[in-house]
Amino acid sequence: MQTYLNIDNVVKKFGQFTALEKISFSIKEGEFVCFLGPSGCGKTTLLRCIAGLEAVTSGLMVQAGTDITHLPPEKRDFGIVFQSYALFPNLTVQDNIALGLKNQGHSNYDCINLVNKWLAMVGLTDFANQYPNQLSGGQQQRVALARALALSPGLLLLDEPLSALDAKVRTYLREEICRLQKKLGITSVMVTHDQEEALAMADRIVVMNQGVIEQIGSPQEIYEQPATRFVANFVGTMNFISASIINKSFIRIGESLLKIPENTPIKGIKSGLVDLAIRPECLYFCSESENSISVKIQFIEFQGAYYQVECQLWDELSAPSIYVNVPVREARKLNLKSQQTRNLAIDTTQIRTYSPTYKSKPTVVAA
Ligand SMILES: Nc1ncnc2c1ncn2[C@@H]1O[C@H](COP(=O)(O)OP(=O)(O)OP(=O)(O)O)[C@@H](O)[C@H]1O
Repeated sequence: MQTYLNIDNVVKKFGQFTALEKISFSIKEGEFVCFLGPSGCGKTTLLRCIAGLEAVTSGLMVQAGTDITHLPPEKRDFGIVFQSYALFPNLTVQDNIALGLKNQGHSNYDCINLVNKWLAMVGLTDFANQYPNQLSGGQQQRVALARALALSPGLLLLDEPLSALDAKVRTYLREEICRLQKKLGITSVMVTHDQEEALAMADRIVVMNQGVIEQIGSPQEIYEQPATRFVANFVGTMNFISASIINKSFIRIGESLLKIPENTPIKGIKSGLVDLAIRPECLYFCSESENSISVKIQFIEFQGAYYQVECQLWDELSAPSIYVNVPVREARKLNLKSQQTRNLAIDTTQIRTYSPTYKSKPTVVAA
């Protein structure tokens, strides 16, 4: 696949404040890329720079071989969908979609055909004559999507398009957007602060923090091989457990000595104190004899498909909590109870290590 959009050393300053610091990456034709990060990390600013709604301070942006860095928005080739739908309230659904087509110079006949085609694409044929305030939020966003796509842009920009919708509609619409995006093969960029959304929708995720890129990768790479401690903490739930590496074969957690197999991803650290990062689904309650650590169960929370069990190291009750996800069927067999002392095995092939620079509570994400 060819590169469609190239962002090279883009800097954006607002006065003395640097919102984007030397951002560089490229997007391939037909790719769906999500900008993911906490509030204020610069993801919307980056999207607005691509759209020409913000002027970059320095750097270069090339779209389909054309230098767009200093082009005004109307000279750029993109369609955009905003969180707030931004439909014209005084125009019907079909007129909202037709407006841009008329401005592009399409005949009335073409406009009617294109409007009908796009209404069918987003499943709103029966709503052509309704006004935006007669539609649900999800339906309004589908109109906004149809309006953006009807102009046949080379690039689709989505600025938190699902944030204003309730959970069920959000899940439905994210599948709709992915289906349409793949069907049309349109290169797309979506801004979101919702890591679940990014993991579910993106071909690649650009994780941002304080104006810089922390990691770019597929959802699996981001989740399974977080490049930095920030990514490990921000995406999904992650436990950070203090440990000391004794040698290539053993680590100590509290009073327990754990054998680690060869090729464990404990990279570059030969000995000393580390924080082991391990996902809640990579910890298992087991019998005492196994290679395990002893923990005390603090809370058990039902999450639908699994129980989230909050534990603490038995010999270090002041240490940060360790969260374990136990599938419901497994939990029934284990008969887990609060205040029990139990043994936890760690899938040592799934651990990563970070230097113990600070102690952080894992980010717990509701199911
Ligand atoms: N027009 C502006 N003038 C001054 N500062 C701005 C302006 N627009 C954005 N900023 C600042 O730039 C930083 C990045 O903002 P941006 O809106 O890109 O963040 P974000 O990651 O999209 O967050 P959110 O999800 O909250 O929108 C923030 O600190 C913000 O206050």
